[in-house]
Amino acid sequence: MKDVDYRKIEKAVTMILEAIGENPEREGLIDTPKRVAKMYAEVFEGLNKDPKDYFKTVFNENHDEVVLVKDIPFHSMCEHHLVPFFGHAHVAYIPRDGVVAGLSKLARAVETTAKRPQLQERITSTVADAMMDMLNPIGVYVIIEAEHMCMTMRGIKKPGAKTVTTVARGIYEHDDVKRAEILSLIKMT
Ligand SMILES: Nc1nc2c(ncn2[C@@H]2O[C@H](COP(=O)(O)OP(=O)(O)OP(=O)(O)O)[C@@H](O)[C@H]2O)c(=O)[nH]1
Ligand SMILES: [Zn+2]
Repeated sequence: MKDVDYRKIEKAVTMILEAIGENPEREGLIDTPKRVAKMYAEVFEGLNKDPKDYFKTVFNENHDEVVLVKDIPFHSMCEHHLVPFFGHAHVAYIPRDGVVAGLSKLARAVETTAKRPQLQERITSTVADAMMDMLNPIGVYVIIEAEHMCMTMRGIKKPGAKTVTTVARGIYEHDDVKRAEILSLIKMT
């Protein structure tokens, strides 16, 4: 994967500042192109990573019921407007034959996948599919709730509106009871 071209971002940000009628030379803005380049390198660092890699190391533990990591906070950037969307992900799976992943890896997969120009639906399915491919579990259920700044600070302007996306794989695709179990576990404090 290509490294981030800091110089190109700096030039582009200078052009945007000029285009909106600002003076990129004034004191407050002089370092802004550099700062923005650094920020983009950070918020898009997931482009250089594959969430599947986090599931290369697995453990063997005799656990054949749900594992749920809930309330994982994340930030991403909507690919249509390049403004943030942010919220929480809940990632559940049922291991097959005792193949379990480190708990932090579920959160790492969300984090890495979010750090790209994204759609909420794609984060949800990418995390679910990475786990299906690498762990071959009985099922995976991923739920993401997020607020999109492109619906808050511009356009339709509906602050507080939440988007919820779910992706069910394996047993969760057709087992309403198992899905309901996850929903009730998420509600538990
Ligand atoms: N499905 C989906 N849509 C998103 C996501 N993030 C932003 N959007 C939407 O992307 C759409 C882009 O629509 P366009 O009509 O091309 O752009 P626009 O004129 O800026 O749209 P408005 O936001 O309605 O003003 C908007 O409806 C956004 O709400 C996302 O994660 N998933
Ligand atoms: Zn948007």
